[in-house]
Amino acid sequence: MTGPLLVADDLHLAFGPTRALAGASVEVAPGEVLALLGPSGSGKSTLLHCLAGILTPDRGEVRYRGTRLDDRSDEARSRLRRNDFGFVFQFGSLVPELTALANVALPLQLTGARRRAAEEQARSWLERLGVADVAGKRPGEMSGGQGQRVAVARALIGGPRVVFADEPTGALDSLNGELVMEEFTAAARDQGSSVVLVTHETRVAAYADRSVVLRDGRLTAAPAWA
Ligand SMILES: Nc1ncnc2c1ncn2[C@@H]1O[C@H](COP(=O)(O)OP(=O)(O)OP(=O)(O)O)[C@@H](O)[C@H]1O
Repeated sequence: MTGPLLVADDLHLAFGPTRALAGASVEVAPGEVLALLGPSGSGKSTLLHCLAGILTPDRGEVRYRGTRLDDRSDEARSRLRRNDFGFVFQFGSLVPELTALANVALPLQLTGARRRAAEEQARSWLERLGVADVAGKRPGEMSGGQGQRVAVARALIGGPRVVFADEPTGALDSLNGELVMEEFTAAARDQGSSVVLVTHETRVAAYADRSVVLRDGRLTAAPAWA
């Protein structure tokens, strides 16, 4: 496709008296890794959630593949999240009761794949991310770095067009954070997924093709090093 895959156009969103977004606009190209940077409370997570159809802006439009996303029904947005999007969050991305293998297989099973086929693919994703040895473990039995890699495998297994990641390395030390980012961005690139990444760490943003900075709910000029 030509043109942006995902567009936020002049988004405004308030939580009571707090203006989280105040005219935020951004575009994401197909296959692009985009970092959203900015100080705490600047609206990064809120913008990410609007782009992913999790939150609805009070004003402005979100367009995905040329059509509006923000005015679709809850059910249509859930379907889109299941079929087209993958998610990696800092904490709690994995289902605690399920093994790593079952967690990674879950998105395929939710879209109708048989368990055996889903688990076969899940195993190869765990291998690719270097965590095949934790296939039978539950999230509480893994290290932070292992858990994040399993979460990345789960986000990518369905071949999403867009992966949304909110502070994906926030719980990791810097070496593990870099390993996860390397594997994450390489795997996303291999299958042509776009990645929208929220971070406040410049070393994480360095893995992105482009960085934008939010301040007080809107984008400011990119930093000189980006
Ligand atoms: N559910 C909510 N209810 C009330 N206020 C909220 C809610 N979510 C966000 N906010 C407020 O909106 C503003 C933007 O929050 P947001 O989480 O988007 O910022 P952020 O840049 O991601 O911050 P951080 O880096 O600290 O995660 C903040 O002032 C925050 O307190």
